[in-house]
Amino acid sequence: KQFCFQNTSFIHRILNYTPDMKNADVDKAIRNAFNVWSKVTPLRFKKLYEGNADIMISFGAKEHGDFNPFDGPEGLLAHAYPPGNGIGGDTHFDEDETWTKDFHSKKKLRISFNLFLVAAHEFGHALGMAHSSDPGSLMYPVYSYDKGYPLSEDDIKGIQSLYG
Ligand SMILES: O=C1CC=C(NS(=O)(=O)c2ccc(-c3ccccc3)cc2)CC1=O
Ligand SMILES: [Ca+2]
Ligand SMILES: [Zn+2]
Repeated sequence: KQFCFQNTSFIHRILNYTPDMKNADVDKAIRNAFNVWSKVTPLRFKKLYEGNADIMISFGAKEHGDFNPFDGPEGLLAHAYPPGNGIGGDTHFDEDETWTKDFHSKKKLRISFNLFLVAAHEFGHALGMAHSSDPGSLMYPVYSYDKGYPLSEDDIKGIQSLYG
C-alpha cells in the first residue's frame, strides 16, 4: 500500500466571504465540495466557526499573506496547500474573480467561475491529491465547467489510494 494518510477527519473554517455570492450559497458550495470527496472515502469534514482548523478557507486578492500572490481577474483562480500543520490544507480563492453558484454563467459581461467546482478541485490538493492527466477528471489542471459528476475513475482511484 503506498503512503497512506492516517488522519481521516478534517476540520475546516471559512474565514471570510466573497461579496459575489450570498453567504449561504458559499457555505453550500464549500459543503458540497467536501461531500464530493467524503462520498468515496472514510473522510469526514467538521466545520469550525473560530479557532484554528486544518483547512482554513479564505478569499483574498493579490498579495494575501502567503507570498503566493493572486493575479487579478482570471489567470490564477485559487490555490491550496497539501496536508500538513500551519498553512497545510489551507485553501485561498482569488477575490478578483467573479464567483458564482451557476455553472460558468456568461450572462454577466465578465467570465464567472463556479465556486463549488474550483473548491472541489482545490480540496483535492488540500487532501494530498496531485493533478490528473485525464481531461474528464476533477483534478485535471484546466477549469472546465461542462462536467457531469465531477469525480472521474481517476480521481476516485487517487483519493482512495490515499485514504481508502
Ligand atoms: O494546482 C494548481 C495550480 C494552478 C492553478 N490554476 S487555477 O487557479 O487557475 C485553477 C485551474 C483549474 C482549476 C479547476 C480544475 C478542474 C476543475 C475545477 C477547477 C482550479 C484552479 C490552481 C491549482 O490548483
Ligand atoms: Ca486571478
Ligand atoms: Zn490544481
